[in-house]
Amino acid sequence: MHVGFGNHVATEAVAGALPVGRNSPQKTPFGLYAEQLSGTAFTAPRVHNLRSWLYRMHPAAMHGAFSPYEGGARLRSGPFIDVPCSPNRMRWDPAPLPQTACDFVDGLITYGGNGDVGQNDGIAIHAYCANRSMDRRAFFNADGEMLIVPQLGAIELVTELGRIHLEPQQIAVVPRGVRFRVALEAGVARGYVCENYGETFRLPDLGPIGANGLANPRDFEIPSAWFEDDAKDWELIQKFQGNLWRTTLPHSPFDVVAWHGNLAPYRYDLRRFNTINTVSFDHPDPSIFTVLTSPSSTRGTANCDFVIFPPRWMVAEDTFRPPWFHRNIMSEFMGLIEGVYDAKAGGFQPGGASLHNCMNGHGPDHHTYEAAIAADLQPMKIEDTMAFMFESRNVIRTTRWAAESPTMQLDYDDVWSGFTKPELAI
Ligand SMILES: O=C(O)Cc1cc(O)ccc1O
Ligand SMILES: [Fe+2]
Repeated sequence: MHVGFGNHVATEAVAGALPVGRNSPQKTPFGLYAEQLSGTAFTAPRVHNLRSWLYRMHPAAMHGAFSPYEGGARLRSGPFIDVPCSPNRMRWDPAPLPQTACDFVDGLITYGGNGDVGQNDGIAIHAYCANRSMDRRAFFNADGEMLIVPQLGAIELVTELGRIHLEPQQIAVVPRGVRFRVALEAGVARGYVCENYGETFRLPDLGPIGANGLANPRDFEIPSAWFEDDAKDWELIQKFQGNLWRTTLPHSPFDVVAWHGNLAPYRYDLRRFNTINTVSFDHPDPSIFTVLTSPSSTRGTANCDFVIFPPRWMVAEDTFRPPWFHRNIMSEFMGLIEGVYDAKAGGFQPGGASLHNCMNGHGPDHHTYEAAIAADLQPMKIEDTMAFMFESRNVIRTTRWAAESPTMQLDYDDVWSGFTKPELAI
């Protein structure tokens, strides 16, 4: 395990497997195949350039043609034009756990997204619901990186660059193109995925906060090289321009003996987030809770911000402490990993989701509002909770599944009903 967001790592599972002093010597150690994996254009500015060199037992190029893969029936990609885009606020009960055998790839269900896989812009938001490990099956996503947010059940991400144990309250990002499989560590696994077609996630600038705070770079963990040497048949599935394709390999794709570079999967434990908030008054904008951001071409306006609502002290004086009523040009998809979210007294459940799109009013539900304006404002700690938001500059357009799912709460608007008119003394 190595630490540090975006760090350049050098790691070998067998001593001496990494070439010294060059990337591609004429004769590599042990005759391993040297291969570059580029996550940005060769010519991207150095500060953004992402690439790793892999030393493996078979070149990744050694495979037959891909043919269409029939599974993944509920996986969708941008442009999202399945159904007319509704302005309505939406909320869903937890995504249904599978009734039949289903692994991570087949268990991806798309809520919606924006942008276009073909334009390297936008996001897709999925749930994953699985009850079995990917068995001699690996997956890679040519359309974007995948931010994985487990909600139920620990999993292991076995990737070309090493293995990552991942449990609820932790997140991982698997870069575009990296082959991986998901092994379940419990009988069932559920979580959320933000598939990012746009610029890769990075740490937000801190501005006046200073050099430290929010998600600290040191807390991002990168796996060490790990490989397996087997000669069994493996199915390799890729997502390419919105569709799944499959081929067969006569060996494990996890045969990278050593690698170095700065393009790698990484893990972050949300419990390490250094939460910054008001110690005076007013509820700050939730951007103060940004863990990772994928910038867009408009400065300061994210293709996607990944924001969390972790346990924290509430001390604001003379303040309506929960999230306020608001309308936002950005669109907000929320999920709940654990506990209760402070804007919603009920109905928003762990494993569930909500969507508040561009300019559509939302905020505290009626019960939360009444409780907050009556509260005795002692310092109090919000505990045992972890909600998150994928916030995007473009409208998050739902899929047909999301729009028609029985998990959709058809009475969601009612949480904002019954607010009485103040009597003005005039
Ligand atoms: O809508 C939401 O619940 C997310 C949110 C939280 C917050 O603290 C302020 C604004 C906001 O959009
Ligand atoms: Fe909001």
